[in-house]
Amino acid sequence: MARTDEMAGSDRLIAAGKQEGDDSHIRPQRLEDFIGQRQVCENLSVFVQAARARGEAMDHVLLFGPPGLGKTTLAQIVSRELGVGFRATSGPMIAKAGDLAALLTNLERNDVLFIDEIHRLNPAIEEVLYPAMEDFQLDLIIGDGPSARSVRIDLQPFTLVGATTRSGLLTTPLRDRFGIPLRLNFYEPEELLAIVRRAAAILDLPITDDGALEVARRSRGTPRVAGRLLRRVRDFAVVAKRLPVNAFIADAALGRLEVDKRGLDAMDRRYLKCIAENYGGGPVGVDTLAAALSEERDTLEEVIEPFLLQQGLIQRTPRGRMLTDSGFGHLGLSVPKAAKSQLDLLDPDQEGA
Ligand SMILES: Nc1ncnc2c1ncn2[C@@H]1O[C@H](COP(=O)(O)OP(=O)(O)OP(=O)(O)O)[C@@H](O)[C@H]1O
Ligand SMILES: [Mg+2]
Repeated sequence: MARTDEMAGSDRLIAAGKQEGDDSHIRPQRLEDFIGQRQVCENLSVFVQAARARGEAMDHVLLFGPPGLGKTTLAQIVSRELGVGFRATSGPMIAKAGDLAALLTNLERNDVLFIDEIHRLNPAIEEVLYPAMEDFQLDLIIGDGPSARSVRIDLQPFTLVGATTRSGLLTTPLRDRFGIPLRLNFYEPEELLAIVRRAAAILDLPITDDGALEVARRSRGTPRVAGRLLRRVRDFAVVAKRLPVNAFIADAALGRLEVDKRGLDAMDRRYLKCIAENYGGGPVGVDTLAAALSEERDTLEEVIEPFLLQQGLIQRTPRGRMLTDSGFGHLGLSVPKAAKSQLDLLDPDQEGA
């Protein structure tokens, strides 16, 4: 893959995007192989069993959370556990109501229809989706002008699984039609350790416990990143003829990839530095930051910020983003006086904007 711009949010090594490689063979296939997200998996398991027992379609599921945490994987697992067919599409791919109608009318009884990036569905198409989700019926207008007529088509019952990185962008009527909303969270280091071990076994890569832990700790809480870092570490280890991979070789490889001890990459640090150095620690609005970093606002909000927030390195306030004390600490900077008084003024109840 050509890397023209390592820094670009969509193309950086750690980007939780999906450009690289086919990792279909390391995707867990069953609920029992899916590591972490315990609560989500336990709930899903109950709903799957209940639906199977009734012989009915399972209620619609909305999966939301940052990229690379396993939304697509879980959607596939759900259809496999239900023992039904799986069809996948994504919000931006459905351009016309007719596209959606074609998808829906081709579903077999109780199938899973997966719509990725469902927050990017066109509003006119959402309207068509509502009755389909609620009553398994399609209302279509055929023709136009005086000869236009509306037809109603009965559909097979189906389960819609929607995935989004931005549940806040879904319209309320759409969100309300999902009976099973499930939030995916960043993974704990022990869970990532298990994921790294599993992936190494599938890749036939010898790795020591401390080697696997080093990769896990630096994976930004994200299984997709864990898989990607593991493959890069493998490249270094194989070329250097240093197998099994231990903590030393993993650390050396990850250092060369500019992934720091906490799993932050060059782009994360550029983001933090920009707030620290150009805006005295903030607050600074996200649009200003996006312009200063030449990044899309969406990339900042969907890919970069969630992990930094979860790590407590930044805070979102009504007046913009601010670096926290640990944010300054991570950059090896001391907290400037002005920033300190800003942080002290912060009313935690006001956060969120
Ligand atoms: N719980 C898990 N255990 C093991 N591997 C996992 C787990 N979750 C995800 N993975 C792996 O991480 C990778 C990314 O998962 P997936 O494509 O499902 O993420 P996603 O949430 O759909 O991301 P996006 O929002 O970018 O579409 C896959 O290769 C998958 O094998
Ligand atoms: Mg996905």
